[in-house]
Amino acid sequence: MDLKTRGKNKKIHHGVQQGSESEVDGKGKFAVNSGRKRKRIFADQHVDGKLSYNTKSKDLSKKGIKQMKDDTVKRKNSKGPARSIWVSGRMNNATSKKKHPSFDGIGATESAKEPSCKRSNRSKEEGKLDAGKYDLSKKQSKSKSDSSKRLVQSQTNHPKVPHSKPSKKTFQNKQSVADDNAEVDGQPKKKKRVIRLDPHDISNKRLDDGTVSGERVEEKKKEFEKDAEMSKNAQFRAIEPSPSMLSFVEDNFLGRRRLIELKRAGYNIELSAPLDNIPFSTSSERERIEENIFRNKLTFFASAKVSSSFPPPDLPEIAFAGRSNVGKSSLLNALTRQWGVARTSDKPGLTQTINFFKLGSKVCLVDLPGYGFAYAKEEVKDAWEELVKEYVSTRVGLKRVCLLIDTKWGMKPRDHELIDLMERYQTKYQIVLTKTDVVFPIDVARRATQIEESLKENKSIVQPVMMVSSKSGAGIRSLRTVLSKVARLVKL
Ligand SMILES: Nc1nc2c(ncn2[C@@H]2O[C@H](COP(=O)(O)OP(=O)(O)OP(=O)(O)O)[C@@H](O)[C@H]2O)c(=O)[nH]1
Ligand SMILES: [Mg+2]
Repeated sequence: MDLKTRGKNKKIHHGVQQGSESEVDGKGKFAVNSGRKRKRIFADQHVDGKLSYNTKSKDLSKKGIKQMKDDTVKRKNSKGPARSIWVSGRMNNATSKKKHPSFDGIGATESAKEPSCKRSNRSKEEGKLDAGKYDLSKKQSKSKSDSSKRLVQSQTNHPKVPHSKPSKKTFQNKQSVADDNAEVDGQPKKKKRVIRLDPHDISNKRLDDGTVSGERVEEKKKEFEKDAEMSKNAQFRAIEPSPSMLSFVEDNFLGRRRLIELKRAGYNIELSAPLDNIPFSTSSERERIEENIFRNKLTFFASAKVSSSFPPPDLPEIAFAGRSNVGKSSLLNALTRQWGVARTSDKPGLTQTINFFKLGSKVCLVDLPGYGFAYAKEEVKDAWEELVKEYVSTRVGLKRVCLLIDTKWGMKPRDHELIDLMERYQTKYQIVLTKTDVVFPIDVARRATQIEESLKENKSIVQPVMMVSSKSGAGIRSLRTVLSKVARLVKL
């Protein structure tokens, strides 16, 4: 119970206030407490100066107790519902706060004007106090209704979204109550809360409608793109590879594999590119490269930034083209098992010139700069692309272009551009899927089927699509076989 408030009330006028307290609590022992507090209060008032209630305090307190008893009896007789302590406490609090000024006006101020009040005046003053009491009870009831309003307000003030849109009238009521609140509590009006309640604020609507916001348009665009991408994925998953393709993938251990599976199959997983080996070998060492031509030493002998720097075409050339970071340089190393000769990096755009490597004295392997995404300036990338295009369209000794495609991402527009160019200049090219170790075996087969299908009308393409992984060594052997045939059959 709000004892603080009680004290305040008594400070103003003990008799009336006791009545109001008894109305709230309705307990006899309450009078004792009020008596104790009253003494302290009178002392305060005396210090304030101008009140001399000490002489009549006993009478007034008696009157107050009597009044309280009467009220208690009345309450017992009345069948009204008992008010909850919390509610009455709040109401009492509100009452006390609101009653202060009016009460001062009637009781304290009047008394101050007449500091030497006599017994004859007492009745007059008591009459005034009664009038004050009547006034108080009237204001009290008003205050109670204010408090109950505030209770409702406090419930409605929660930042919950209302179920139905509140009418303008309701809003105004709420606003007035809020204003009332601000006045009663003597605190500055909280404007933010009022703004939140404003049903005419269209900021939320704007988000919901999607008509005004530019962000919404962007969101929709992204959703649309996502849908298109999803349908691409769905199309990809719908591809059914041929049984021969599936068996090739399985036989060569293409696609993502568990090391335990490879170990069981007889591969030495301690080696780099362990699948570039003969399965079920009794030796823990790697078998020799089966194609003689790839046993030769790989030596870098020229690099060119412009076509005028190209070395003379003395040897048949096999070039490796493709987007940046697709694994061109890594494939050169894996084919020859000479890791580190062609420099590799996980940062796209490492190879920035056309690099020529001799493989013995029979063939030349050419590492081309990548196109597409790379950490380089646009004009630099354009220059590389032009150089690559010039090389594949004009180079005399070029016998085969291995066009490398990342198995996970498939063909991109720049790949198609290069294909169109090679088709135009009748340059022989073969698609090589790289990084097969990062996708599932079924997806390797799907990607190969998809590309074969899309390019089956092309004239300069050499089938089949090759599938490799420089990391695991899967499919490397098959690619060696194909490329050594190219080297053997060439006539310069
Ligand atoms: N998992 C996996 N990673 C690979 C494979 N081949 C290459 N990589 C990695 O891919 C990254 C790029 O390889 P590079 O050989 O430098 O690629 P590139 O096509 O020569 O790149 P640019 O010279 O920038 O055009 C490196 O981090 C390689 O380790 C592969 O078969 N499997
Ligand atoms: Mg490279």
